[in-house]
Amino acid sequence: MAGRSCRRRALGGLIEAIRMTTQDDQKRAAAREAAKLVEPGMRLGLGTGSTIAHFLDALAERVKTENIDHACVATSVTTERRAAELGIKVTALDGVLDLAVDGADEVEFGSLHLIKGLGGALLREKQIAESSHRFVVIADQGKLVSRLGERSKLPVEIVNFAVARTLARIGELGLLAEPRKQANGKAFISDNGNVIADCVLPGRIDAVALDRALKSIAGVVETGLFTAGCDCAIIGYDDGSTRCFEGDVFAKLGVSTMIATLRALRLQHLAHKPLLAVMGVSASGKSTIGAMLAGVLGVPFRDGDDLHPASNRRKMHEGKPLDDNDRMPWLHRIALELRGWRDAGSGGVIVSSLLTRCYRDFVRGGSDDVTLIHLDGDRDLLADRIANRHGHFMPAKLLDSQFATLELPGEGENAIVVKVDASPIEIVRDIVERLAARDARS
Ligand SMILES: Nc1ncnc2c1ncn2[C@@H]1O[C@H](COP(=O)(O)OP(=O)(O)O)[C@@H](O)[C@H]1O
Ligand SMILES: O=C(O)[C@H](O)[C@@H](O)[C@H](O)[C@H](O)COP(=O)(O)O
Repeated sequence: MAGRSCRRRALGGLIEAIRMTTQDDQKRAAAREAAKLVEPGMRLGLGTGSTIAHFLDALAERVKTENIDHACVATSVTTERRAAELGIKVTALDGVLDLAVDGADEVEFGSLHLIKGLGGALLREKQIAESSHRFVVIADQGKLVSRLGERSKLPVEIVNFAVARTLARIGELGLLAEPRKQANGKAFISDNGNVIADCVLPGRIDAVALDRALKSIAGVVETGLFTAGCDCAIIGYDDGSTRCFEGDVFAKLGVSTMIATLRALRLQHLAHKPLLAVMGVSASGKSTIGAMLAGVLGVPFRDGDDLHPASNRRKMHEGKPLDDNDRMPWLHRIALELRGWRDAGSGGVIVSSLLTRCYRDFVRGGSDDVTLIHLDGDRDLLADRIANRHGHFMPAKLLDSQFATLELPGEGENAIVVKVDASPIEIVRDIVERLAARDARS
């Protein structure tokens, strides 16, 4: 009898070992895919967990074989130590990062909302995700869920003071919260000296609302709900393949958190959904500010560059400059987009350099209901932003030629001009206030 149960146990262990290996392979495959996104000179954010351990190995291999110049910020003491052992340079978080890569405990299908924090590193992980232009999640297929809370508890970081009271307040939201313990029974304390409450979620949740409700409780430091989405989630599958799940445009442009901050400010409501064309030279912030405006006003967003016909894209890809004849079908598409929004009454934000009056007249298509938002920046400031922008090649000479082409919006152009030396949040606030003031006057 004993022999048989022993064999069964051994067999169970073997099956488990095979399963673990498979899951580990999935993590490794996703990690190796993410390591390909690293480019020389990038400032990187490094997550925490066993999937990230594979990413660190793959990154170290690239750093060693390709001598890649890099600077990394770690989300935990564990990651920092491991990175140092592997010869990866780790520094403190200061300014923006180009790319952050992290694991997750759950990835919600469709929204790419995440639950994170089973390793206790959620606070720094969120800070680093928020500070990065691109946030890429890597995970095995077991992490993909149709609703958050399906498999995992929600970790919430709370201060190590009046813990019972904070847990009771969390309980009032319908969550069953328990302080995390280590294997030896002692309280688990995070790298930041806080307690982690693991919470059972009550069925389907509104992740954004729950995150906000939890953070309204004094004593809650941060939650493991990551609702800003991500640039993409790379998922490793049991057949050895990986698949990439792309995030929405706001996550891809890294503006979701700023939109959430602006929404929390409850800016003035506009009487009408506006039609906005955000214009300016390269790196003046058109994509960033345009997407934030669309997000905060709840109107559709379109990057004019995505509307180029295939023939133009081919030409640009070959490094040939577009002439005015090439540009006409493209401007026509922008005009069509604006007309569609006008007819639907949906409002909308389009971003395009629109440097000349003639181009702007074309896209308005004879209507006077398009408001131009001209992002006005000094050459040196923009040259500096271009130099710091990864993945965009734009020689300073081209910036000078754009300034030479630029015709400032003039008479009858219905333009709002904003200087771009403030933060994106301040700029968007200013624009919305000016739109609201104009609405009130009309
Ligand atoms: N107000 C701002 N302050 C600081 N950085 C900004 C601001 N607006 C944009 N950026 C950054 O400058 C770079 C260029 O912005 P982007 O929106 O891509 O410009 P454009 O679409 O006009 O080329 C990006 O790295 C972006 O994050
Ligand atoms: O420390 C944390 O809080 C964790 O990093 C967590 O957010 C992590 O991303 C997952 O636990 C994934 O872990 P695995 O990669 O080990 O599955």
